[in-house]
Amino acid sequence: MSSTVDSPISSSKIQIHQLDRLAPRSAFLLFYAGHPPHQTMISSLSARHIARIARQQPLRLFSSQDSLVVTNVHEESGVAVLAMNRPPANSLSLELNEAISTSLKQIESNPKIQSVILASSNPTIFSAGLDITELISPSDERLPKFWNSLQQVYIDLYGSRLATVAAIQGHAPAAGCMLALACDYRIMHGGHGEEHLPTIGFNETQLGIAAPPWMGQLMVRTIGFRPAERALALGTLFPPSEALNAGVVDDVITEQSSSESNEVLKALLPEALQSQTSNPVMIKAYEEAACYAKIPPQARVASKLVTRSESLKEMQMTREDDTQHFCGFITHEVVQKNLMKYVEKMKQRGKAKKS
Ligand SMILES: CCCCC/C=C\C/C=C\CC/C=C/CC(=O)SCCNC(=O)CCNC(=O)[C@H](O)C(C)(C)COP(=O)(O)OP(=O)(O)OC[C@H]1O[C@@H](n2cnc3c(N)ncnc32)[C@H](O)[C@@H]1OP(=O)(O)O
Repeated sequence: MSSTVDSPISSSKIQIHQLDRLAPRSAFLLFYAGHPPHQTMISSLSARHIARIARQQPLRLFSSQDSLVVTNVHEESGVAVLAMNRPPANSLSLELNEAISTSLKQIESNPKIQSVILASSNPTIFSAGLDITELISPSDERLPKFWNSLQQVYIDLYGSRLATVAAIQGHAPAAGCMLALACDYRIMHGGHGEEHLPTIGFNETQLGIAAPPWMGQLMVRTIGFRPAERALALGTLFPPSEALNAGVVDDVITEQSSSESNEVLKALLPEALQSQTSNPVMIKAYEEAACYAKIPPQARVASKLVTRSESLKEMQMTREDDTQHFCGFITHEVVQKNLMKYVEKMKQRGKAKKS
């Protein structure tokens, strides 16, 4: 069971001592604002070391091109970026889940930051959902740990004290869609012509599995009972305009635009995302995030509590059962066969694309 903070929405700032418990051996590169104008870089620190240093001086920025996530903060606007960076598809492994949770906590620990943009360093895939290879012939030890790490990402994102904006540049199926739905605002790219439309939704039933109750309920809360019931049963993946009509996303953007936000984005985006500074989705995501950052935080967080605290409590109460159901379901012989067939198809498609 993860020992990270259960429902961070209730605390306006994570306590530094909690960093000790986040990732016992995190290999984040820590950039430290202690010696301006140059930042000191300390690599491969344990979380305990990070916490010790952080007690002495405020944590400013941490990032690594090799990390599973890349992050950056722009204190002037109160906006941060957390981008998934696990090629080829940002599929969610145990380690990526843990990296998302840890980085989110670290961003939350900076009191100058009020909003975070959840993004992807892959311009055509936001996240392909769970790493399906985690589900095939899993070990008894890793599978519950893996599921716990996904539950924790949901809790951390859905209950974050930060305003969370999803910059959905590309595909977001299944748990990729969950990440977006757990944010406060979603902006999706309209795609590059009819041939290359990204899609978003819970497609689990098409894989012969069902979205777990807390994931399914997230869709119900987002688009309403009847549309969600149908989308969940059919495993609907919505292209951008349909996602907008159904309310799965809040905005769809296609047009290239130049804006005064470009300059801020150059400062805000980590190196791996510098090619996205004039990307219309990123520009809009920054503008939306900056808008949220101007709202008095206590009032904003209190209003989030109104809509989210009940489902977060429910999640806490049912978490163990959910893990047991998941492990029992996934290790079932028939489900294993279906998953293997699905992965085989995925690989064949990949090969066909490459040849
Ligand atoms: C009452 C009791 C109830 C109890 C219920 C309890 C629990 C419920 C049980 C289970 C719930 C399980 C929940 C699951 C949620 C999930 O997230 S399942 C994962 C679903 N994801 C998918 O189906 C996506 C599959 N991928 C795609 O469709 C496409 O890859 C894409 C994302 C649309 C991108 O397409 P594109 O053409 O651009 O790229 P490629 O297809 O060529 O992919 C590139 C590369 O990436 C590999 N890959 C893609 N997706 C995944 C993945 N999900 N996992 C692992 N690897 C992935 C792909 O194989 C390619 O690899 P390469 O060929 O080696 O380059």
